[in-house]
Amino acid sequence: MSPDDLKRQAAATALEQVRDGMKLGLGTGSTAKHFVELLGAKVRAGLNVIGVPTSEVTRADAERCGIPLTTLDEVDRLDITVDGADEIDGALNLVKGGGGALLREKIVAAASDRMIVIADDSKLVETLGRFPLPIEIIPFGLAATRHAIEQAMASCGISGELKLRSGKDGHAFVTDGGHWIIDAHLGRIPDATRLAATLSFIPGVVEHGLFIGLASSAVLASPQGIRIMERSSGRVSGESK
Ligand SMILES: O=C(CO)[C@H](O)[C@H](O)COP(=O)(O)O
Repeated sequence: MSPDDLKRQAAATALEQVRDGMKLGLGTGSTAKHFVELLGAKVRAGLNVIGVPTSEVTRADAERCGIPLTTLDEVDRLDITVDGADEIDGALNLVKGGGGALLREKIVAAASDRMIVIADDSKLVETLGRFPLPIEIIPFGLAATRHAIEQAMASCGISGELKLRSGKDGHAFVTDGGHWIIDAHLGRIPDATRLAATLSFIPGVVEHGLFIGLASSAVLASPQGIRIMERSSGRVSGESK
């Protein structure tokens, strides 16, 4: 079974949670794209839902699939957001933003009653940080913001190379919000909650890819089957399907 088959299986399992009339956050990335496609098929078969896309790429995909869309200007709460992740730890904390959509993804997830993460099980890690942590910044004051990020990391006892993300044209990658991304190559983030709070204090940082306490469950697909991790009363438990 290919990694893409596993992503689609995870997406199909999350789709089982969708009910008629729901307002849905639509994630970004190759796994979330499977969810959008499968949801689109259900919509064309008569399912009545409305979606809020987390990126312009997902907006285009959802429109192509015939999913009715709205915005968080028009609705203030969503029932479920389904999105992928770059890393997931045992406490359901995440690293996201590999696709550059972390800001809208976090706003949409935070406005949702539930966030279901879908992934192949290679995304499950013991400690976050092997995947470079995306940090969305304002272009103004790049050197000063970079320095502040280094200081923030040092205060959490970690260090690593900070690389400004490039786009396909070789220039700085520009997010849907008009910002840049610094990828922090840390290797290991022993205290993700502390780093998340520390980064949030930096004026030039718009958002970072640490999603702490936002995911309600994760659907992880492997060749052995589907594993579901669920947060309930602050504790995370696992179950195989
Ligand atoms: O955070 C994201 C985009 O900003 C994606 O969810 C993350 O990068 C995972 O993508 P994929 O499903 O392609 O592995």
